[in-house]
Amino acid sequence: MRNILDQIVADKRKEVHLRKQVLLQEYLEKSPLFERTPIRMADTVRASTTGIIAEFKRRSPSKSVINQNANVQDVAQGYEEAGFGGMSVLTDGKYFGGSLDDLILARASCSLPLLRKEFIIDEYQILTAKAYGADCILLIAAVLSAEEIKHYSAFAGSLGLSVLCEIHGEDELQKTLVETVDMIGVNNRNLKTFEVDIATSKNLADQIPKEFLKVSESGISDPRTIVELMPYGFEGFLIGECFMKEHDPALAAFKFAEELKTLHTQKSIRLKE
Ligand SMILES: O=C(O)c1ccccc1NCC(=O)[C@H](O)[C@H](O)COP(=O)(O)O
Repeated sequence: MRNILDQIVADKRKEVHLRKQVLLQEYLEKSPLFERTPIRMADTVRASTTGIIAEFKRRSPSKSVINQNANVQDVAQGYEEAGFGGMSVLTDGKYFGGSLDDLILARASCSLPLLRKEFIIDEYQILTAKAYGADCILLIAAVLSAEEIKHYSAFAGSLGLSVLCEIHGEDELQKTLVETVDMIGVNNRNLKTFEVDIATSKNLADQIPKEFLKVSESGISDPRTIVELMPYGFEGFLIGECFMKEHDPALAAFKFAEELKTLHTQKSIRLKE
């Protein structure tokens, strides 16, 4: 039986084939944003008070509609004001309701580094990421070979883009251990059952070498989970639905960041006592 990733990737191959004919690679390279120097997301995540990479997603295969009315510009500004370390923008239309317009509008609305959240299977999508203002791309180990991860991460690096490589298990981790990958994200969501389990991050943490920034992805809806994951070495936390399901995602992000700050303060007081 095909899982959801197989389905998404099969559709993505057709989409990229069409897009390449409509917008030639040479035009992507003429985008004014192609000249922009990308921000290194690992640096801003480390420097932020929260470690949060907050996502803009309208729908998902696991939750169906999350927020069809959210305005990407308001949300991008809200995420920046909340003190987050980066923003993730879904650009897949069919399954997540996203678009490249969302990416470029987010770019125009905040100075956070932007992750193009896409199912990358072709260099063309990496060039597109750069042309539309992204700072970072996602590579999903479940759908790429070790050779492809090496090749696409080196290609992204040659454009100045950072690379977040996503894994679900130990077998996938081995494919991602190349120096052109900056961050390794453990996805807590099982993409066959859609079940979310934070233990996935905890169980893999020790095996991720120190040179990669560790990111825990999916299913985080409580600031206490961040505090719980930090002793395992996680410095980045990718959070989408928790903010996007609210009528005002920017306000939800602000409240979450305030709660997290309070927890950090309480923890440091306890450590001093
Ligand atoms: O979210 C899904 O249903 C999904 C299904 C298939 C492939 C990817 C999927 N999600 C992408 C993500 O990685 C999440 O959007 C991201 O980690 C944020 O997760 P959450 O905080 O649970 O929205």
